Amino acid sequence: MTDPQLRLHPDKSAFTAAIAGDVAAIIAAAIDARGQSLVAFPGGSTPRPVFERLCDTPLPWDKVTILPTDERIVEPGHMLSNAAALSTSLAPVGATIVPLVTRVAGDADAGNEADIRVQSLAWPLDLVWLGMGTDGHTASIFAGPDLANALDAPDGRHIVAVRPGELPAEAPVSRVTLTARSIRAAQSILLSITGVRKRELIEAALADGADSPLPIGQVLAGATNPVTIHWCPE
Ligand SMILES: O=C1O[C@H](COP(=O)(O)O)[C@@H](O)[C@H](O)[C@H]1O
Repeated sequence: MTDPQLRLHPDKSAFTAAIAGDVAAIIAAAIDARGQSLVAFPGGSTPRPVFERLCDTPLPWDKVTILPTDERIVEPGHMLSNAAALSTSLAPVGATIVPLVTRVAGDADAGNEADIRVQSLAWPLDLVWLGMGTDGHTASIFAGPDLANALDAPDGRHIVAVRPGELPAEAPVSRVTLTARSIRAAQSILLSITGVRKRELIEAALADGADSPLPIGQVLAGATNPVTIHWCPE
């Protein structure tokens, strides 16, 4: 991995503004270069203020396609759905949101259906914007029974199903996720995290590199494109 840029912000406001600025600049550059942009945005609670900020950012949103980095296997519109959060925020300004899950299916079927749905997109991603859980998972690449499958999926397989080792209390369901290979293939990788615990985790993961026990460490260790990490206290 090229050395990641670690940007430490004093508060949530500066953090939100910096991420929104980076995301908008990457999208604008992609549209300038090839007339469109394909990006993946994270779920969870951390990115939501940035989504709101992006809505107020003047960009040709009709040329932007956004998929979630990962999805919980729930009905469309469910309160746990990452695509629903994206649709609420960014579909009204004109972005195209590609849901990964459109029905509740068994894990393997959900993974296969999501992968088929994204095959026609203009890969690689211009940007993958990741989050990280306090267990070190990123997207939905969890330390659990499907970790190796998500880390080692073959080239061209963009989405796989993942059963978390321990079901996360905030969203106790199986997931589908971008594979490590598709994340690393993105032109730019951005990670947004908050709080002392997550800062300690990412610093340990970066120090351990490919030997990290944490999924985030193993994913980033194989990255060759620029990685920027944004952090602020809670
Ligand atoms: O479950 C998930 O969690 C992570 C981290 O979420 P946060 O609320 O702690 O920021 C998120 O990046 C991922 O996309 C989501 O599905």
